[in-house]
Amino acid sequence: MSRKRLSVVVTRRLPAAVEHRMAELFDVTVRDSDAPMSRDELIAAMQEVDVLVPTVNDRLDAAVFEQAGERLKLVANYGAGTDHIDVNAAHANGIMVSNTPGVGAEDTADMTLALMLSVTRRIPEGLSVMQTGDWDGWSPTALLGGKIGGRSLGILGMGRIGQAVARRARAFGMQVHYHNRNRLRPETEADLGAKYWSSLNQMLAQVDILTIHCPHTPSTYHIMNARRLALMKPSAVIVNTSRGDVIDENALTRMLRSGEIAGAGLDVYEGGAEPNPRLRALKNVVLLPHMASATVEGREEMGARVMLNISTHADGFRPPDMVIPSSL
Ligand SMILES: NC(=O)c1ccc[n+]([C@@H]2O[C@H](COP(=O)([O-])OP(=O)(O)OC[C@H]3O[C@@H](n4cnc5c(N)ncnc54)[C@H](O)[C@@H]3O)[C@@H](O)[C@H]2O)c1
Ligand SMILES: O=C(O)[C@H](O)CO
Repeated sequence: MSRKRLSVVVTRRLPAAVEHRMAELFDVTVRDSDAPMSRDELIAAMQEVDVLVPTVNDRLDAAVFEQAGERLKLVANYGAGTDHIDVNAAHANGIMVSNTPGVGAEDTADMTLALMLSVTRRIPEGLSVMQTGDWDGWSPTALLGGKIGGRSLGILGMGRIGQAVARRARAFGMQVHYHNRNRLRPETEADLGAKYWSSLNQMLAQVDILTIHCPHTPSTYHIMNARRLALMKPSAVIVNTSRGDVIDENALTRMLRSGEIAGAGLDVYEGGAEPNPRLRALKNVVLLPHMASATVEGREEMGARVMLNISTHADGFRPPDMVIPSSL
């Protein structure tokens, strides 16, 4: 029996290899733009199709789902994080949501270490000196950073990415601490050489570097608020490659300016938007444009997972990466 050919709308351009394969499998329309859809375009796209493939830039809230057409049964997100999608509202309207968990974990962990090293070893300042031609040759006192070997790393959110970061941190000789909603199995903890803290506040006071890998949910919104930031050592560095909303960005900016926090390496910003302009002006921060999982291989693999989720749905089964609504 031949499988029903589903109609699929992709909200913006994907890597060519992914678009090509999608066109072989589905009746696909890829919006011919690399800018996110407007709200009206999004609602219009959701009227006529079986499957929508959005990205982190598309805000799919309850009002949008209420206007979706009868045919729409799957939102197959191109990405791991789903905080831009009201999964409960999708479910209430009979629409499943899937994502691409784990695909970008190793790449995101690599970039997390890159941010850690960039801040502690002052790589952007070194780059800048070379670009401006201001280098006067090797000096015993120039551009001295801090070691990461021997330092303690706190991981907030010890899932796929947190664990990939822990493995790398151990190889760099760091002591790994973590706080997670659930404690890991003892054998996993032993493999990672990671010390569990049931109290996030207590862990924060101990660590030299904090890296955040929990998702953005109602319970993690501003989990690093001013009060928690103040528990950290003034010499501490914060790295965030999860979602910007887990940190109170204004409080962080203020404390980076006052020296209450020594430095930050950020890939993501509050509301998924541009960083606070005062953050850009600081020397002790390294800011990246949400590129922690941006590898050619990773993006193609994300596409393959999206297609697997859609194909499994087309065959009448639940997509393997279905996101379970918290309302269930
Ligand atoms: N910057 C990027 O390009 C990029 C790439 C991939 C993922 N991400 C982000 O990283 C996030 C994490 O990805 P992952 O694959 O590791 O997810 P995951 O689900 O494997 O791990 C998340 C962990 O956070 C824990 N957690 C949830 N709520 C918590 C809380 N309140 N307190 C403590 N721990 C809590 C969970 O128990 C889980 O262990 C994604 O949700 C996404 O937003 C960003
Ligand atoms: O969550 C992810 O996979 C990336 O941040 C892109 O959405």
